[in-house]
Amino acid sequence: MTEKAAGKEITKSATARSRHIDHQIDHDRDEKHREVQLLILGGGGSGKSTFIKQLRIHHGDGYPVEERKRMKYDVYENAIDAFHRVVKNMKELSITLEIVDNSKKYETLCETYPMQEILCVFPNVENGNSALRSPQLSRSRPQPSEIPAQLLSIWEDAGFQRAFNLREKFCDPLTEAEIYFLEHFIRVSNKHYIPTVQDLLHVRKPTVGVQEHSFRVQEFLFRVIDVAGQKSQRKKWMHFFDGVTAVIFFVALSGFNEQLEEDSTMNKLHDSLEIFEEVTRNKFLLIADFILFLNKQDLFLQKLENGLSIRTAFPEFKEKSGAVNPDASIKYIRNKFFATAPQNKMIYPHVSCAIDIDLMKVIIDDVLQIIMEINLKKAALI
Ligand SMILES: Nc1nc2c(ncn2[C@@H]2O[C@H](COP(=O)(O)OP(=O)(O)OP(=O)(O)O)[C@@H](O)[C@H]2O)c(=O)[nH]1
Ligand SMILES: [Mg+2]
Repeated sequence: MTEKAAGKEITKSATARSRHIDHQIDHDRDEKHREVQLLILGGGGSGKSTFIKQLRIHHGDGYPVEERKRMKYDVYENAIDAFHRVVKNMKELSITLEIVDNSKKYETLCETYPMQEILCVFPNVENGNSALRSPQLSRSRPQPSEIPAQLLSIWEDAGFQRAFNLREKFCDPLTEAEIYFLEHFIRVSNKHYIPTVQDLLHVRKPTVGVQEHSFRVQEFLFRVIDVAGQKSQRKKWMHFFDGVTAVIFFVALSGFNEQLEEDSTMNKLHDSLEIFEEVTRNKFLLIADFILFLNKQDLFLQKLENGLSIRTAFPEFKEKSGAVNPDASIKYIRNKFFATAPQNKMIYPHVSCAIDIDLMKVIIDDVLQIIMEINLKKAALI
């Protein structure tokens, strides 16, 4: 090859290499533009993790049966907590179990199987692999296989039922998950029980630390960060502010007459407003748009139907013509949130019930569409 021809060859391959690099850069940029970072914030128990479960139902693996089987321990934990809480409240309401044998059963269960141990033996009920076989345990304890049946007879006891029906009066109230799993205890206590997707949506298991989940929707990759909402955990949130496309902020509408679990002097809605103000004004989230989920609409409507009013949290709120009006009440709360954010902040509100699969499908499709548009808009600015 002549020197000239060799020079031409080198130039050709350099051009090809440069083209390849350009393609790679374009490809990487496109990938980056199709990667969406979502941060889910909000107070403890407002519904953040339940929203992630819905994403998994509609855009993930939908919880295959093996996964649901594993998650039944969370159900048992909620159910057993519920038994303990009802019995504790029964004492304060001076209600006793009507069948003497049931009182004895419950005492023996509590004495011989402290909470954590009941959880350990429950899983073994199905395969008969009894924890009782370990030598250090007393022979007088009921067999693990008997525990669900024993709890079932306590659940069916007229005294327990009377107390359960008076749960509105409990000093230490049952959580929504506890009510749900007691109401479904006949099914839950069956030895062949496998949680349904609806059961999983009802489980209450506070998030510990921060969890990241990924979902592919069309050509977009959503990286979703779920945080723990309790006060003591909130300092960790800011480590995830950088590079966020949008924040999804959860508020439990039904919290208008509830106090924080971790601070009984703080109203849940007031607390949500304070956090919302802080995060919408945080300098690392200045360009992040916000999607506001006014969640637990079902519980909120139930409370209003029972004659409660958001005036508990906002005494200045005036009910038109004196009657409780759900739409006006939700609008008032929504406007409170709008008013605490900076004026130029984009906020997309949604009223939701995170345990409702069909409703959440529609809302999630809508929200993801908004987020993809936000992402493309931001990408165009870079
Ligand atoms: N009835 C009803 N229950 C809901 C709704 N959203 C969530 N829940 C229930 O509320 C409880 C708490 O929900 P989570 O999603 O765990 O709350 P979270 O915001 O992740 O809470 P932390 O992890 O503690 O910050 C669970 O038992 C859910 O089933 C809703 O819209 N309606
Ligand atoms: Mg959570």
